[in-house]
Amino acid sequence: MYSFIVNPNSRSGQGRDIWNHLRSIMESQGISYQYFLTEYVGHATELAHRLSAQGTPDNPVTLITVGGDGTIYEVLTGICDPDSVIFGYIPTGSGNDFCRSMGLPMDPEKALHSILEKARIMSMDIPKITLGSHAYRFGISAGMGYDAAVCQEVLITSGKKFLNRLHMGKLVYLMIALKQFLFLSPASVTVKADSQNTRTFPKTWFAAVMNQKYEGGGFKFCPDAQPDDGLLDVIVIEGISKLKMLFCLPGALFGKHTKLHGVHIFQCKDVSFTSNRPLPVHKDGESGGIQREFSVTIEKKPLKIIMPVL
Ligand SMILES: Nc1ncnc2c1ncn2[C@@H]1O[C@H](COP(=O)(O)OP(=O)(O)OP(=O)(O)O)[C@@H](O)[C@H]1O
Repeated sequence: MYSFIVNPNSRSGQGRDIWNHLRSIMESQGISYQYFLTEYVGHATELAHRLSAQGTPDNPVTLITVGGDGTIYEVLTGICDPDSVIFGYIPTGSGNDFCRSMGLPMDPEKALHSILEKARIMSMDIPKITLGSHAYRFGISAGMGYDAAVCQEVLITSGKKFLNRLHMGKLVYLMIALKQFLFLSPASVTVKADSQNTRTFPKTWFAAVMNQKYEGGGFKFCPDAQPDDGLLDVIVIEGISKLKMLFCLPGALFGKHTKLHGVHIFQCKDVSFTSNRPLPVHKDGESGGIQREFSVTIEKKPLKIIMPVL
């Protein structure tokens, strides 16, 4: 039996129509499934908690997330024991960095067929971010500074819904990214990796911890990131002028920024960031508030995820 957690609000409400279409396919094939529509922020976490508690390592629950990257983050955070779950994902969001990085089908119908086929299972590291007294899991990335400021403004903008309807959702990101860029000022960020190597970057534009290659709707910030290597990939962009940043970012769409002056990329097993002033923080594109510090580790147990045929 498949258990689906569906965010009908994803892609500005188109998630509901996509889900209804997928349901009709499963009905026609006599597939046994149950589904739960999320009704509010944080609901996917509660549902994942309840459903995953019904699985065991010998008899895991097949838990399928239907939504955007933010719904993945909520579901991962709710899972009780990763050993008791087999995770599947059908994209109905607008960013789709998880699919892009993992090599999953972008088309929801193809993703459903791939899940029903269950051709291959792979293990994925689950990073965990600690913000104050709370911890959350994420699938793609968490960050502080410019990328988080863009995510936070996109979340509250009304234009996203309208442009998503016109299939121009990316334009919102671009417009907000340009606006935030104009008002951006750097901060001093101290990064401590593997609890020992500490370095302060006095003029940081942003810092991100990546489990995947892509974030921000297609920026290949950490081209060497592998979701199953037991390592976090960290990128810090600092000490360059705004003009250089402007050239750096388009290059990052193709992963061609890594050798530029001011771009620091390294791998570690745990990392913490402390800024000299509060900065916006995100986890998988969802707001982590305005914070001076956060840390990330990797959960001991990986997640089993359904993959398409090689
Ligand atoms: N019924 C609902 N009404 C309003 N918000 C919801 C509902 N269900 C879930 N959410 C919220 O939607 C957000 C996640 O959206 P999601 O990332 O899945 O889609 P998206 O924003 O369209 O895609 P992407 O992140 O890929 O751009 C989360 O903040 C989640 O809590």
